[in-house]
Amino acid sequence: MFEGLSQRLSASLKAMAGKSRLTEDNIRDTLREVRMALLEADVALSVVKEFTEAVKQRAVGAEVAQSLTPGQAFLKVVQSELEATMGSTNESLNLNTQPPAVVMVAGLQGAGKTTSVAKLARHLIEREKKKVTVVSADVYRPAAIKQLETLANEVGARFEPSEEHEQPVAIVQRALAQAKIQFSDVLLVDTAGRLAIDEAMMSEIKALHSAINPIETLFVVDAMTGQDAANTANAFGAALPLTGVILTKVDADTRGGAALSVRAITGKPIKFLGVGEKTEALDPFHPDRLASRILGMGDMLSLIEEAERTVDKKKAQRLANKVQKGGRFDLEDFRDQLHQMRNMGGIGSMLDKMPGMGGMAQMAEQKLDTKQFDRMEAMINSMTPVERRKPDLIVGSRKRRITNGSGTQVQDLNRLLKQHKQMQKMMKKMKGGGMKKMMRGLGGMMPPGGGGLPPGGFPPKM
Ligand SMILES: Nc1nc2c(ncn2[C@@H]2O[C@H](COP(=O)(O)OP(=O)(O)OP(=O)(O)O)[C@@H](O)[C@H]2O)c(=O)[nH]1
Repeated sequence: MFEGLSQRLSASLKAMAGKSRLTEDNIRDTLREVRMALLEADVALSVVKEFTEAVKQRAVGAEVAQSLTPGQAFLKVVQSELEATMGSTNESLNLNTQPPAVVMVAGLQGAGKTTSVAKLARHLIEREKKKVTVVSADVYRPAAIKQLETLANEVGARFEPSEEHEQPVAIVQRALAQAKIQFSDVLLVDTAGRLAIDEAMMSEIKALHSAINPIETLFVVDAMTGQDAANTANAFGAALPLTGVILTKVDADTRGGAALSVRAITGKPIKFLGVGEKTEALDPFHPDRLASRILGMGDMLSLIEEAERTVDKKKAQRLANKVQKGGRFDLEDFRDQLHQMRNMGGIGSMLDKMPGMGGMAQMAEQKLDTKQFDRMEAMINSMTPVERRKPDLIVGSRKRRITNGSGTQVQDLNRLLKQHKQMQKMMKKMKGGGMKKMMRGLGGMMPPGGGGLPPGGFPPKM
């Protein structure tokens, strides 16, 4: 995420690190670099100008606290201005109304509306324990209705059916009435997209808006469109009272121009980031954390929150205690670790949030065939509980037929067992207090061994 911008900015700020004082001259040189980095990242010119002016004003003559070097002081100013440009605080969904709270999404074709509705539903169901109904008013593309139905089933939301011959306004009114009868807390409304903003689309969406009076009207926009994202949001905002923005495909955006331009140009807060195609890939937008990430300082808070949300603490504690007492790290434990890592979004997503590791994330994703984790889990599943606890009992043929997302195949257990042995050895070596602290602190989300790749790489090639 935003590696291009992050690398350029970090490089320009490094030049400041060795300076003994913040002077107009050295600030001007660094700011020129920062300005170039932002323009290259496709941040809107007006935003770049405002940003660099604000940094300059604050940095020139800034009192440098004794605990900071001038470079650090300057970085602090840049960080806080980046935060301010993106909106300073996290703005969550406002559902503060008589249920069902209606949330409508709008946007251009292919922006990611349907996927975002499913992601939002999952977010509300899993994290906020809400009862959610979803409906599609996209009568022009029947496949979109089907797509929403499939996703609704996947995330456990109630799906309100709609037909292509119906009027969009009639659909949403019926959905609202049904959501009330079913005691849904939230009704999420997916709308039709168009290739470009046109009259017909705007008047339909305005009619929908007044028919159901949503408490949240979210504009869904593709981050890859850079500063254009802010311009389209502005155009929609002129016709509809938008309450916020969902920026999608941020996982594929190396530049960051949209994230940095939307708030400043539209005045609307970005509320969520879409960070992948799957329904769990939705992050609440925290300007402070993103600023820290853009500056290569990681986002440990999100990582810890993610761990707290997804990691089974009891299991992690049990494993920590077991290892501490010199117990064997068996294949059941190994499977739990694989599982937890997957829940955390995989190694790439974890590295991306660690200070200084952002650049490694993509490389790790490319180098590691993440499907190997699935294969390893399927291989462990193919064993009996006794074999999982005492793999030495597996004698004779070690070839197993396994079935996972990629179909059925025969796999040899040897590589996996060898890898497991290496991990066991490492756990034994690390059974001191450090290990226990790490397992507790990180909730056991890392591969045993503190996240360092074990000899031979992790996961092994299967
Ligand atoms: N990588 C990535 N892909 C995404 C994200 N959000 C959506 N997509 C993909 O973008 C494509 C379009 O998403 P949809 O949800 O169908 O878009 P839509 O806005 O509903 O499209 P229309 O109904 O045609 O207007 C799909 O292939 C999604 O998987 C995201 O955050 N990251």
